[in-house]
Parts: sequence; C-alpha cells; structure tokens
Amino acid sequence: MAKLLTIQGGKPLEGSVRVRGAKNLVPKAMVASLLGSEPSKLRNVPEIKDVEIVTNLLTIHGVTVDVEPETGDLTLDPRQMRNAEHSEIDTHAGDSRIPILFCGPLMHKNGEAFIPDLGGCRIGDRPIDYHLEVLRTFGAVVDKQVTGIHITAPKGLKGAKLDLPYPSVGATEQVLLTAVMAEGITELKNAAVEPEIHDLIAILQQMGAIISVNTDRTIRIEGVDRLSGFRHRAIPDRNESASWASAALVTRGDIYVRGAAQRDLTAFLNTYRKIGGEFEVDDDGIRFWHAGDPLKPLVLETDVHPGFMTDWQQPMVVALTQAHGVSIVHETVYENRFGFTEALKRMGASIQLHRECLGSNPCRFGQRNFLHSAVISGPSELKGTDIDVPDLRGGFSHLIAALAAQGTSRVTGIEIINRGYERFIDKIAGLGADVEMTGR
Ligand SMILES: CC(=O)N[C@H]1[C@@H](OP(=O)(O)OP(=O)(O)OC[C@H]2O[C@@H](n3ccc(=O)[nH]c3=O)[C@H](O)[C@@H]2O)O[C@H](CO)[C@@H](O)[C@@H]1O
Ligand SMILES: C=C(OP(=O)(O)O)C(=O)O
Repeated sequence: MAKLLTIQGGKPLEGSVRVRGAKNLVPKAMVASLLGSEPSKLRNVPEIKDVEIVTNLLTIHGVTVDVEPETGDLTLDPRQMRNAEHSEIDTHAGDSRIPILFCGPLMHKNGEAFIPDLGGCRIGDRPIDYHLEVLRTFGAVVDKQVTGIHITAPKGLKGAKLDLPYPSVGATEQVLLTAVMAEGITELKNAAVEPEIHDLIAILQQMGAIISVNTDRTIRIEGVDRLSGFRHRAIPDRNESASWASAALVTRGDIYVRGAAQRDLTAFLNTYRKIGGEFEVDDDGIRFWHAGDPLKPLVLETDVHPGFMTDWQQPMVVALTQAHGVSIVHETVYENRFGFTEALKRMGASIQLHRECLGSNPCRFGQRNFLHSAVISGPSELKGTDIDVPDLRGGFSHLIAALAAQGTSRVTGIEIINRGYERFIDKIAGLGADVEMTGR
C-alpha cells in the first residue's frame, strides 16, 4: 500500500524545528569533492533524498562516502574514483537535477562523463541548453544519446569567456566546477550569485581554486592543475527556513527555526514583515509567529538573488490566501510554478491565474502562453481535501494548507517532500500537528 498521510487540520503549529545544510548546496559540494586529490569533509548535512541520490551516484563512480546521520558529518574520498557503467548510472535517471553537474569533474578526472536524464521539480521545461553551451565553449564534445548524454574533451578543457542569457544557478555551478581545473582563465558574465553559489565558491577556494566575484555578476576563475580536499560546514537551508516561517503564518502558529540564518533571508524577511508576520532573530536561529492581527495582502515578484526566491513563492501563496484583500504574485523564474494552486482552490482558496506579467520585472514568459501570474483574494476558510503532492515546494505548501484547514486531508506522494525536507513528518508532529502515516 502506498504511503498515505492523514492530517486533521485546524491546530496552530507551535514549537521548535532544526534546519540543517541547504538542499541546494550540499549535493553540489558533494560533487565538488570529485575534483580533489584528497578526501573532503562536509558538515551539517541533512538526511534528505537528494543527498542519498548523490551519495549513490558518487559511490558508483568509486568515491567512498561515509555519513554520520546524527551529526551530519560526511566524508568523501575520491582517491579510488573510476568510470561507472552506463547501466548503473541509468538507474538514477529522473531522480534529480544534480547529475548534470558531474560533467566538468568527471571530464577532468576520468576524461569522459555519462549523464542520465535529469529529474527535479516539474515547474517548467527546465532545459539544459546553457549547460551544454558553456561545456562546448570549454572544448567539450557532447553526444546526445537515447538515455542521456555522453560528454568528452578530446582536446582538453580550456578557460573561456562566457555570458549567460539568464543568471542560471545550475549553469553558473557548471562553469565553476569545470573552470577551476580548466587550462587558463574563465570569465563568466551574468552569473547567478545566490548564497549557495558563494558557499560553493568558498568550498572550491578551500580546495585550492582561484575565483573572484565582482559586484556586476561577473565571476573570474583562474584554472589550476590540482585541487585538494575541503572541510566545510554547509550553509543552512534558507528555503526550508522560509517554509517553516510561512507555516507559522498559515496555521496562526509560532515556530522557532533553529539554524535559520537572517543573512540569506533578507528579501523573505522584508516580505514577512509586510504581510504582518513577526520574527525575532537570535544567535542560533529565528522565531517566526502570527501576531494575531489580520494579515495584509501583498504584491510580490519572484526573482534571482537578491530578490524574492522562487522556492519561497509556493508556501507564501498559502499564507496570502489568509491575508485580508487582494494579493498579486508574478513568478519570473519558472514558467509553470502555479500548478499547485489547483489543490488550494479545491480547499476553498480564491486564486486566479493569468498569462500576463502582473508586475514590473522584465520576465521571459510574458509574451508566451504561461499562467505565471496569480491573483489571490483572501481571507479564505480552507477545508481538508485529498491531495497528491505535485512537487517539492508545492507539496510542502499543500501540507501547511491542510494543517490550517478545517477537517481531514489525505495526502499521497509525500516521498517527493523528502527530497528537500528532513524528517518533516516528525517535525510537524513535534509542532503539535494531528497527523498519521499509513502504508509503506
Ligand atoms: C538543486 C537546485 O539548486 N535547485 C535550485 C536551482 O535550480 P536550477 O539550477 O535548475 O535553476 P536555474 O537557475 O538554472 O533556472 C532558472 C531559469 O533558467 C532556465 N534555464 C536554466 C538552465 C538552462 O540551461 N536553460 C534555461 O533556460 C530555467 O528553465 C529557469 O527558467 O535554482 C533555482 C532558482 O533559484 C531554484 O528554484 C532551485 O531550487
Ligand atoms: C525547484 C527545486 O528544486 P530542484 O531544482 O531540485 O527541482 C526546489 O528546491 O524548490
């Protein structure tokens, strides 16, 4: 029988949760360890599915990965690295987006890479054209095959002048992980500058890389012949922190998020204050709570860093269903990130989706046929329903809507949420939620 989570809603979430290393950094740091001639140690690693997937991928490439789940200490030893069989790699097709980042390290170390079809949240087309274009500019030869891509560098990888059409996080990481050991200098314009990118740069610098970041989104990398290992504590997961903050608002609760870092949440905290949420920062985390006054509607646009992160959008939309008035959310990073609102509407929320750009940020989706703006009228009384989780953040958003709703919700597909939220059922139960898991 498939796993089923039954939620009796209507109780405020109250108490404390711990957030560990960022889902959007930890797997990339693990990939970086491939570049080292010595073992690396990563601390603050959460027990999430994406870490398990990358552990398996590294293991089949001969890397020894030792994990202490309780302390979150991970040791990665690449000294026996080897090429993996395509059939072994194929078993990870569709699991996550991380395999595409193996290209540079595997080409540097093994002379070739085979990358399976990617997974990740279905929130848009998510092409990899920028990745392939930058790899080709470094000198790679890309052979698209039926089950993935085979990539080689017969003449070696050489530093290049690159300019991304959009500041893609993944493509920036692709450049970093390839350029650090490419011959000569790489200059990347229009790079992503998310906190997770800076953390990856810190890791690569520890390994011996030479990387500078300018204020104009330009990153300059001087290739080196050899990298050693790193010892690093992963930055906390700002997206999980923001998710719990929204959960406190939606359920009229009070949640202390141990490990949350204010530095990486500036845009989120500004929005949280505008909607009427309260927060208090201390040395160990941030307390988030609903102050009791009616929540205020907002006009919000997602953007690349330092803007309002797209991964915060979905839980925040649930909070906006409880605000008094009309809110507008313009999603400018992914063309199709409002699919999760269908279940919210079934729960009683009033949300209309629009193809037009309802905002002032230049957006790539305006002249195309994508429902990427939402108008939310609140407050709505939410009622429990049956839900099948569509994607990671959409799934968490459905959970918090169900926790706030009157009545019972039955949620399937919750495994998807494990990709980025560590022990989330224990956490919501610890915050006082009335939940029951059945099935396996
Ligand atoms: C594992 C991970 O870290 N995932 C995060 C990462 O995803 P990811 O790195 O996949 O996201 P990108 O920043 O690359 O994507 C941003 C936009 O660029 C487009 N694009 C990207 C690459 C490409 O080759 N061609 C192209 O058109 C995408 O379709 C999307 O519209 O950054 C996103 C934006 O902050 C976050 O939402 C994800 O949580
Ligand atoms: C979109 C996300 O992740 P991924 O890129 O791994 O699909 C996310 O974390 O919200």
